[in-house]
Amino acid sequence: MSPAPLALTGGDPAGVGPELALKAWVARGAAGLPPFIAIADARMLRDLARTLGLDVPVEEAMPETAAGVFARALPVLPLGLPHAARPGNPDPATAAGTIRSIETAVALVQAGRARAVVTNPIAKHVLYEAGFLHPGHTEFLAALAGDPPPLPVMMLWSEGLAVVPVTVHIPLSEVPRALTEDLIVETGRIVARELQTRFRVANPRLALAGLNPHAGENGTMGQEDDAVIRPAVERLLAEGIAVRGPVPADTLFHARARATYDAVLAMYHDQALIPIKTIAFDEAVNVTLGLPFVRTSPDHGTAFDIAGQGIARPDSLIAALRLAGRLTEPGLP
Ligand SMILES: NC(=O)C1=CN([C@@H]2O[C@H](COP(=O)(O)OP(=O)(O)OC[C@H]3O[C@@H](n4cnc5c(N)ncnc54)[C@H](O)[C@@H]3O)[C@@H](O)[C@H]2O)C=CC1
Ligand SMILES: NCC(=O)COP(=O)(O)O
Repeated sequence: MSPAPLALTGGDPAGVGPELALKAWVARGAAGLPPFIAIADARMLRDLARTLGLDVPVEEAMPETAAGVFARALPVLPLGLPHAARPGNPDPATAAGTIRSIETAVALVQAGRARAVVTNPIAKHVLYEAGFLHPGHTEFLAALAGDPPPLPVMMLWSEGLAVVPVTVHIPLSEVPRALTEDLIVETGRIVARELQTRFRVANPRLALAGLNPHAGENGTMGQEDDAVIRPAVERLLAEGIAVRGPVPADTLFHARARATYDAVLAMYHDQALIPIKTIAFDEAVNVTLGLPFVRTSPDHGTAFDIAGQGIARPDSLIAALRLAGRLTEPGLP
């Protein structure tokens, strides 16, 4: 029987996702990618390939036939919903198809018909306009994973740096309230466990960034570092997890500092994502930890400003496909 493919979602059809799927297929041999099946609109992909001058045959397939098709054509599992838009012109009417694509990918993995979920970027605000109730993929995937949903943990990973925002898509003003000792401890446990089991880091070393300047400067520049982060560090240490912090965030990401840990737990979205996107924008991968299946994604968004122009770089999607393959190699949980 053919090996199960990776399930690649369509993402927002007005963004760069469809173009990246075509380019990743073109690069499949050179990049050593495992077979993947796009869950999308085959006609839209064919039209886009023609417009961009990409020599990509598109063939409708089922997960069971995808690996066989993959050598000669991009296998596509039809969505059965409208999922085409003018590049750069997002339309909430496509939201149902975008969501269906994600749901289908998860259902395929849960049924053992695909090995992992790889998502193309969605524009959150477009889905919100159509009534989508989850902040992003991360939380939606957790809801699809089980009831009650597991705590999903966002990790942005590259060869040289891995970062985890403990709080994610919330306004900065809400971060201090959302940042609890329990949330930090549970996030640290999941990161340490999955670095060990999935990423094969024998003894993962975590660094926890401080929230305030100078990690609070002994409580004179904010209370959270001493009142919330330090007790969380002590609890994780008591569980045998190699962790230190709160470390002042401004000196945590230079080259020598990066050699001292395997992942940083950052306290809010941009504290985590600015350093990794600065260092590794084209290579970094967004991985969701804490789920009963593997999900990866490019680190970037829909890039509406360049969609349809043929200039989007597929590197991060290729890295996401490669990492999903690696994290689902036989023998891993
Ligand atoms: N995993 C996901 O689904 C993600 C979705 N988003 C969504 O994307 C939308 C747009 O977000 P932005 O902040 O504008 O970030 P963005 O990553 O879409 O774009 C930022 C800049 O990077 C460039 N860029 C992005 N990907 C590129 C690629 N593959 N090749 C060349 N250049 C590229 C864009 O042209 C733009 O100048 C938002 O609605 C956000 O919700 C953002 C991040 C991740
Ligand atoms: N900024 C990262 C991001 O937006 C990814 O979110 P998600 O859709 O993977 O939850």
